[in-house]
Amino acid sequence: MSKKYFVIDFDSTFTKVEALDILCEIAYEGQNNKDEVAHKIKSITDDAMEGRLSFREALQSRVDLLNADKGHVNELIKRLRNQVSESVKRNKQFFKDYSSDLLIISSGFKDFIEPIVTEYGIKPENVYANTFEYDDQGRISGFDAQNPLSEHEGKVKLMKQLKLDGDVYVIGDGYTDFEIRKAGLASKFYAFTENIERSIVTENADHIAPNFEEILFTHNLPMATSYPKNRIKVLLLENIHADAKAKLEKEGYNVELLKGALDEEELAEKIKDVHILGIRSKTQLTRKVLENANRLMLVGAFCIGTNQIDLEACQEKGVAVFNAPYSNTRSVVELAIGEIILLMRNIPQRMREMDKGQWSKSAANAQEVRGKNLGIVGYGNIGAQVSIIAEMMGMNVFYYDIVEKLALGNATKVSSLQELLELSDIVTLHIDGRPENNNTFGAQEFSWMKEGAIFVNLARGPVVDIDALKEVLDNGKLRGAAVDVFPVEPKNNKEKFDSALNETENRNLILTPHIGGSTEEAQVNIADFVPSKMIEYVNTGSTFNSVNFPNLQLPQLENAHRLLHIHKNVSGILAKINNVLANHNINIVGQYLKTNEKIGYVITDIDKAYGREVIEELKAIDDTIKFRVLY
Ligand SMILES: NC(=O)c1ccc[n+]([C@@H]2O[C@H](COP(=O)([O-])OP(=O)(O)OC[C@H]3O[C@@H](n4cnc5c(N)ncnc54)[C@H](O)[C@@H]3O)[C@@H](O)[C@H]2O)c1
Ligand SMILES: O=C(O)[C@H](O)COP(=O)(O)O
Repeated sequence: MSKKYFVIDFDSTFTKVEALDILCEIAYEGQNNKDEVAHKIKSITDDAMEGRLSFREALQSRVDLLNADKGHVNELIKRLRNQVSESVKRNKQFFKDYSSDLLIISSGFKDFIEPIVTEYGIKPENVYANTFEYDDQGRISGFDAQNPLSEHEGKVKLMKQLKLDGDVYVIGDGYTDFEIRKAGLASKFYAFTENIERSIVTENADHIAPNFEEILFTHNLPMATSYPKNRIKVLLLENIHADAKAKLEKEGYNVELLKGALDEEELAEKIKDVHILGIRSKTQLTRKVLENANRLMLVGAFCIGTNQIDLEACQEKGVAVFNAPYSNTRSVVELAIGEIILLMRNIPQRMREMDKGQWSKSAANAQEVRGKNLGIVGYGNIGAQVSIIAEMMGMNVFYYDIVEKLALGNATKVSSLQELLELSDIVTLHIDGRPENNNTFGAQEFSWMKEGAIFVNLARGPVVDIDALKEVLDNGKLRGAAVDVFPVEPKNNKEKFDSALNETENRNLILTPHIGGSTEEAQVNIADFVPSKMIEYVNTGSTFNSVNFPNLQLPQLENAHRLLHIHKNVSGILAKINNVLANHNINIVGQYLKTNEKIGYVITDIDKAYGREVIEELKAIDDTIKFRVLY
């Protein structure tokens, strides 16, 4: 096998910055024309990097403008130490172990490059760069003009002189790096985009590398993380707040954000190469879709409800599901309270009349909420908050829940739905969307309600029989209603909304397009919360608060490799895992196991030394669903 050489650029590749820009900042510190000179230097650098200006001209102009001395260069070295690219820092061990295969070839200056790169194990004799010339006072007066790197196409000239015997891979952010490949002196050019992305460079690249792991991964070389994060593909649907995309991109993932939901067929196609899926309430994540989701690790519901997800099929596939159980609850509560007040005053009807120019000033049938009986069905996170606020407004609060829930404030628990409905002036629904809750409210339940009562549903559409609701609104049994959720909802804002409720004669009706949780605050909160759970699961395997996985909160991984084993909940798996490890004399430094009815989740932290065959044996254990290694 021929030897591999990696030729690495320095400015904006090994380090995050262009060193001469920083040198200028240092040399002009405190001077009025600092920004002007910095701007000039930066645009000269860009012109050279993008091939618009010959390198010699660019170098000469920048050195002339710099007006720097040795002291400034020393300060630059100090600052550059903190500006090494993140993925270079992470992979320091690789740079040390493979130092004889690595060359730094830069059109910058050895004076500051060598002290930085040698700290990462690069050999001084493998650093090729220009050198400054100084005058008697230590001021930079020029550069060594004999060095090919000071010339136009200098990197190509140098590479010709070096005559490297092996496969050469060039890694850089600039056009001058690509020139080596263009001249036929390298097998591949990697456009390194961790710090800057220049289209002229990426367009010409054989491979775009957002970090060093991407390069090491393609060469099957050891790297700092178990998988290049840029290869983790995230699909966010349903107009999830842009903060979520930003947060996941900051982590290094490759994120696609779509405005609407996708139907089953579209999603089944799209999901094939997706590792992480983010949805809201509209997307139906069915068993059929999951059949194609062979790379899927986790799903984030950027909302509370998870009834749109086949949680069992996810478990069977080893896909962890997370949601945002609290982030939008306050928004729903505020809307419920607001709607109750509006309906008690017949405001929806009055607004419709005003739109038509009709003035109906009257107190008839308009009431305060104070002193009225509020019946809350489902006393969970939302129901309980409604209870507190309603009580603060002077309402008498009653609630019914299928599980034992502590009454907050002076709220009264009642023991049946019928009892609750018979005594409430206003009924508000806050139950979850589990399948057994479909049609919880039908003709019978409406018949139990008081004459002239008000009904609010901000929970889930299928929970209410819409035709039965229309009937009691039309016949005047109910005085008004607010409905935010529907059994069938449009997939996006372009699709038409169609519901029997549009036909009701009762105009004291508020219909809203499932916006109970749609406030800026809620969406920003969710866009922070769910990506955090996603990142935590990817980085540590932690499933704390997952809605379908055994909940394990795991410590950060330090100096160990973590084996994450998801399996069907059958007996003996832990023993089998430990047998494999014992047979290979692998020391376990920590182990965690949790199961639920269907699956088991074993996390094993081990010493680093182990062979590929260990992984294969662990994967081959019967009833394994998914297995991954984390480091
Ligand atoms: N409209 C919106 O935009 C919007 C926003 C957020 C949440 N929601 C929906 O609101 C509902 C409540 O959310 P949450 O965060 O309070 O959920 P939660 O899980 O905290 O509370 C639900 C409560 O309902 C109870 N419950 C379930 N079935 C019941 C039944 N048949 N009868 C009586 N009680 C029953 C549960 O025991 C639980 O206490 C969910 O359906 C959620 O999807 C809608
Ligand atoms: O489950 C929820 O949180 C609500 O139904 C909100 O859903 P949405 O994110 O689709 O608005």
